[in-house]
Amino acid sequence: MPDPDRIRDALLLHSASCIGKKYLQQLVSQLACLTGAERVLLSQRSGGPHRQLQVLFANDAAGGAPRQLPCNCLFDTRQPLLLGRGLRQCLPDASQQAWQSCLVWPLLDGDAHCLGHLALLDARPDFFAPELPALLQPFIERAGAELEQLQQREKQARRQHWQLLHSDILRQNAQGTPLDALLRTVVQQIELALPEWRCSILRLDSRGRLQPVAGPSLPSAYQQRLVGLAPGPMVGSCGAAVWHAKRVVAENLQLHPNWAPYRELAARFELGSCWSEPLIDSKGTVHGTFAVYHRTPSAPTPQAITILEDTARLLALLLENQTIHRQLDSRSQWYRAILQNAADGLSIIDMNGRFLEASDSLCQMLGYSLDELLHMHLWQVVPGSTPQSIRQRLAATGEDGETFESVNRTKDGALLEVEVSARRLMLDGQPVIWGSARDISQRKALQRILEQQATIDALTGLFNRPTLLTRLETQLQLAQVQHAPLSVLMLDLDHFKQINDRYGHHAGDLVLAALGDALEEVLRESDVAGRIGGEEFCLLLPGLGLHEALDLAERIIDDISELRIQSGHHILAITSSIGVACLQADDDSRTLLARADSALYAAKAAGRHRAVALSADPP
Ligand SMILES: Nc1nc2c(ncn2[C@@H]2O[C@H](COP(=O)(O)OP(=O)(O)OP(=O)(O)O)[C@@H](O)[C@H]2O)c(=O)[nH]1
Repeated sequence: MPDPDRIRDALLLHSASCIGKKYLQQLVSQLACLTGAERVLLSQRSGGPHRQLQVLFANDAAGGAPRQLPCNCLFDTRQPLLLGRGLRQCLPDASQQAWQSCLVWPLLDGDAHCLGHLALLDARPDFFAPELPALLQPFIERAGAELEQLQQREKQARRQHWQLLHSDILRQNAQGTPLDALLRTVVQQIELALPEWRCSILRLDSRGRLQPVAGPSLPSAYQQRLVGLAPGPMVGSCGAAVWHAKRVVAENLQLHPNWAPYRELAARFELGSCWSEPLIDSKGTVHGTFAVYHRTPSAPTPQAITILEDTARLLALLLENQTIHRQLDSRSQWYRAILQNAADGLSIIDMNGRFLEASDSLCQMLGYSLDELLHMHLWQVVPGSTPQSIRQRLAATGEDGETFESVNRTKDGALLEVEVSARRLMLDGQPVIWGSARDISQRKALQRILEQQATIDALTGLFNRPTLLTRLETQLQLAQVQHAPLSVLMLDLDHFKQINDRYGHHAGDLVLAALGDALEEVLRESDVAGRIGGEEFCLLLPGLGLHEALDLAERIIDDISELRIQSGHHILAITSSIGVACLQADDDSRTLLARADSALYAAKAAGRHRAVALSADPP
């Protein structure tokens, strides 16, 4: 062996300027060349469960790697080792060569953890100079640092690889790639990176049974046996992982108690171990399992556990996404069904009054297409409103909702009476107004007819008796509060019976209708006219005193006497009598009407076709 000092100088010359892999490679080849050792190995401790020795660089192709042994069985992981002879037993080389000289250094990281070894081996006894370890120590330390860097970079590259895979899968998920295809891709990619892994994904169905969804390298006959598996505390790895919502690791399927009923199955399909990770989503729901099988009994390394956990998290996210999408789909189908089938016009309006959504019925009601409506604002369909008034109205709409009547203008300009229910909601974090409009035009028209029927005398178009009496009470109160005059005329046709008798009841009706028209013409807006008996009428004249009322009564008498009413071939003429009374301080409706009635009686008694005013009750 050359002089150790020369070895150090040559190493400084040839390898010190290299870095990384190159440094380690150079170191191995230079040491072989300079020391003349038959074999130089640079190994690292593999990440595997038994920390096997993995040769990274060797000076010859054979490598001389005792691959199946944990490296700490071979070398000390802390101290350099200089062995002279007798290595045959403890270093069973592939070639079974008797290494008589062996010089081994552990390669340590910054925390003095052993990452691997550098070994010089030679068949000749006492081949290495005793001062060589101390002399090479600086190179060995540098080799440790370089190996640490190398391993860090590899670890980082692996992490990046998984991150890329995950983000690619999530991107595909967002783009709508079918879930089954995505699950298969995940498994394929993992098996590509870790060829000894045989992965499987089981999913819980709606009955709570497990169903295989991906497992490309597992025998299909084995997967068939998993169909419909019910989870349980001792059901293999996957059934138990789902049951406990916890990882279940069976390193040796022939020994693990959960696998007792399935040992024969595991042996038949060459399954040595099974590590199963439950797929638990963000809400804690278990969707299934991600499991990794090995042909031989194996325990997961910390790195394998990280991959298991990360993959399970990704798969749970995919499954949760699908569940959410399904729920959203069914909800949006439900909403669409409501929007399409609702009888009322439904809409969602933003706080500026813009239509965000509208039901088919609202489109039909207003005569616009959905597309047209979604480009419109509420003020375009509410006559008399402005953008500002609509915004104010919407801002005042609360979460409890309100119901009110309104009018909408349709596309062809028609006005619709609507009953609106409105309520403020939050949609995508924004306040919006949910509105429901019911077309009540027909109901309102009917209501108006009924109201009219209840208040109006059908024959004359004047108020009926109850309405007139109610109005009288109101007018009376107003006059008393305002200290304003109020007069009442009581009008009765003269000898009306004769018209009926001579020309028939229909002729009498025509006369009454004509009288109604005549009275409406002569009266002011504020006056109130009603038919309170067969041919008896009452007029309320707010603001008129007794004399003015008498004047008006006489004008009415004249107007009526000038009426000519055609009934068949006959032209009918009539006269009337009127009693006039004016509100006095101690009057109520009853005394006022009674006085007007007395005045009418007096007019009849005096020969009819005249008006008589009574300023005080007759004695
Ligand atoms: N055609 C028609 N006649 C009615 C109606 N209501 C009441 N009458 C008639 O009105 C007439 C009232 O007759 P009377 O009370 O004797 O009064 P009159 O004939 O007008 O005589 P004086 O009032 O005393 O001038 C009766 O013949 C009733 O049948 C109606 O709705 N239509």
